[in-house]
Amino acid sequence: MSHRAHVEAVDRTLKDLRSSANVMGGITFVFAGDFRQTLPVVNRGTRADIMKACLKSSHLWTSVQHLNLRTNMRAHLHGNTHSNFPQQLLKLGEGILPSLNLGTDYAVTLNESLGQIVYNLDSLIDAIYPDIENLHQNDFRWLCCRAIVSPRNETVNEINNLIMQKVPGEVKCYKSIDTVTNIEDAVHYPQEFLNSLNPAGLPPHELSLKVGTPIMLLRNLRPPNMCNGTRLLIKELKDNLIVAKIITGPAAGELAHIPRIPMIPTDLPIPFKRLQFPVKISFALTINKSQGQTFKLVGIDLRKECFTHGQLYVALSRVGAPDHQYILLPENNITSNVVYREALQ
Ligand SMILES: Nc1ncnc2c1ncn2[C@@H]1O[C@H](COP(=O)(O)OP(=O)(O)OP(=O)(O)O)[C@@H](O)[C@H]1O
Repeated sequence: MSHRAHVEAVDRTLKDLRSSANVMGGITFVFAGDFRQTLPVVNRGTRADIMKACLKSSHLWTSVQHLNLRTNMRAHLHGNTHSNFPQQLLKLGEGILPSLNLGTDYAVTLNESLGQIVYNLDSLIDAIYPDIENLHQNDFRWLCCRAIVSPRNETVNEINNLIMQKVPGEVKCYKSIDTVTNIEDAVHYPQEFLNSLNPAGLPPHELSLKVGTPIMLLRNLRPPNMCNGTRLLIKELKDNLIVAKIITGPAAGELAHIPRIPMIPTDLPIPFKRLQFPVKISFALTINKSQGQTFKLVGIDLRKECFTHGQLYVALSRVGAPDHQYILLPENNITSNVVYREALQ
């Protein structure tokens, strides 16, 4: 979801361009969104910070007329024989799905009406990526319609590494060049220290890839075809270039060339620059990255629980039917469903 500052910037720009004091310069502006989904990300932000970044906290919100969409098209397109599924999802998103009284508002018990429950990671991987040893025999469409999602980057990396080991083929390792942005800091931060940093949203210092595996872009390279979040399938690994087939978005099926680029992390106190391919392996991705995507088969790893508003709702609503999603849960089937009620009022 967009930060309210972005929308306010568009408002000011349109007022300037049209020399008008009216909201959005007098133009009808259509927003599409669902406040049950994850809200803008605020690094190390509190609940109040997140709510402040939300469009609902903007002065523009009072000028917005609300129209409600009533059909879950993802479920509808699926033939939706499980008519209860869309209603269950809405209840979960609003935090009114019956939950056990465990002393917290957030505990919820998941059952087969929302997905097939599994209790170990191997079963989850086998359900989503069966016969992964023969991955190369599959068409790119086989890969683009499935994914494993999880709330945290560390779990996503663990799953990606596990699946990578099972895929046949030679590993090519690309090492990044890390430098401090201010040369005077060079004495304080040795090269090895910079290499050891692994901030979210940045590729690792040692990026290990194999031909035939799916990757995700971490930066906008050539919108609208190659954006942050676009998934691609590696075709060739050259020394200074990755050749890959785009598998999601408007240019699915096209070949793309990815160069190394300099990237500066925004949420670290140490200003440094990493020269690396802006990609990471994407058998698994975070729930936040999966928002907006539609899959035919999804695995949801909830060994580490959801920690912010809307994550569980987004994870469980990527497919159109519960028999197309597998949920990895602790044995009591209880997990956390964080809902900020103030975002829904
Ligand atoms: N009117 C429609 N007719 C046919 N298919 C539709 C229609 N609206 C949406 N879809 C399909 O439903 C799926 C979900 O649509 P879309 O991604 O636009 O929804 P969304 O609200 O952005 O989803 P989310 O925010 O949950 O990711 C897509 O596969 C899309 O092609």
